[in-house]
Amino acid sequence: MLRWITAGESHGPALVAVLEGLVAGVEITSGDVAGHLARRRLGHGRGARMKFEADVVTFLGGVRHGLTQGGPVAVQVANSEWPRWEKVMSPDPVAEEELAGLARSAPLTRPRPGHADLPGMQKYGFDDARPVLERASARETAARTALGAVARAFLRQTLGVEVISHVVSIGTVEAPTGVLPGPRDLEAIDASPVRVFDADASAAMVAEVDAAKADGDTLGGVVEVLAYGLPPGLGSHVHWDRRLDSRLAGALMGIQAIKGVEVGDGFETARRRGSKAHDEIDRSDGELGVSRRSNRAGGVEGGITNGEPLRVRAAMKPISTVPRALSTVDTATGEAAVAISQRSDACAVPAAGVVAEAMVALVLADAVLEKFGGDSVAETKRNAEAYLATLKERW
Ligand SMILES: Cc1cc2nc3c(=O)[nH]c(=O)nc-3n(C[C@H](O)[C@H](O)[C@H](O)COP(=O)(O)O)c2cc1C
Ligand SMILES: C=C(O[C@@H]1CC(C(=O)O)=C[C@@H](OP(=O)(O)O)[C@H]1O)C(=O)O
Repeated sequence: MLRWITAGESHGPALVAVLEGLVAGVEITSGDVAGHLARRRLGHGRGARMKFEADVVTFLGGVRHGLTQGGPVAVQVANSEWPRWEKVMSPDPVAEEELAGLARSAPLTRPRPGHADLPGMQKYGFDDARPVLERASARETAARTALGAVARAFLRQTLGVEVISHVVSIGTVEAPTGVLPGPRDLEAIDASPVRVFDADASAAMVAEVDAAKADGDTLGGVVEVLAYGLPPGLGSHVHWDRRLDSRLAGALMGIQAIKGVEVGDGFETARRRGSKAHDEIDRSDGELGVSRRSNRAGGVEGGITNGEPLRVRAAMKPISTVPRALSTVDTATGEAAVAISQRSDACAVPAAGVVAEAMVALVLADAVLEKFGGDSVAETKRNAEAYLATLKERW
């Protein structure tokens, strides 16, 4: 079983993340992780922070000379701005006089509709939204992206699996559907300011983000994650929490601001008749003797991968720190007020795609270990190859 956990605040010294249960022998360097963190920082519509954030990566455990050792992998992602926050976010007590003059030390009492501010203050008994937003912040997704980089290295090195993503829509602007991008297209997708393969759609989305920003507004959208090279048989139909679709949905929903998940054609499938909703099975001259005429299911049936590319989508709501601030109540006075409006992204949909890739990679790595086991890359690979050979013989 693969387990992962993160800790750290948005303006604390660093984020840390631990991945437990991974095999030995996965080739990974801090440079590989830094590459994925750099992808996450990009995207038209991101705020000022992403321009100076360096996301400095340090492995603190589990990796030696570029190889995992079988123990928990611990990784730190530093917060570049820490020196400016050292007092306000100090883990040790700081004298009140020292905090008094600092801009960021005043309690935040005008909770933003849509952010975690108010429910977090109510739940934990805070008079200040600061401790809530510090942990609710999607800064935390840098830590998950770091672990995702390790998970995708494991997937590639054991099974040749590649996980990619692209932006499907921003606001009401949609990318053309039809041909799905493949692993080789990822570089071109990453080169688009909104992580869209189609140049016209990319330009239209950039214009949409600019227009929302000019209006003091924010945007959400939809991202799609695709995983290529998965064998049939990951996940299981036998119990709700072993279903791969259930695990993917939970992992994607666990990303800040994700409000909907679709597997395959998802909600569109509900509008179709059965004759147009499923993927008919055919004889094939490929590696396995059977294949599908379509992939509406997105590569999962009965909570089990069926050998087709995995296709999942996540819908992100618009950023809740809206510059033309929304109405709220000042929790200190009980009076009507306008919500906090601080430095923020106008649109972070492209970044959410990179985070979604990481979550999918982690869930898939867990499912691969569950199916094939092993304590080293070589052993997992050998087990997977034996299973695939049996499948080929039988099918
Ligand atoms: C990559 C990414 C960047 C985000 N950036 C911001 C931001 O700059 N400002 C903001 O208010 N919310 C931002 N969010 C969303 C909030 O973190 C999120 O809405 C908040 O934690 C409340 O959680 P919920 O939307 O899931 O209910 C971002 C989300 C993601 C995935
Ligand atoms: C720091 C990141 O995103 C942050 C997510 C975020 C939020 O409320 O979720 C609010 C902003 O924080 P700040 O006010 O410090 O700029 C974003 O920049 C990041 O993605 O690394």
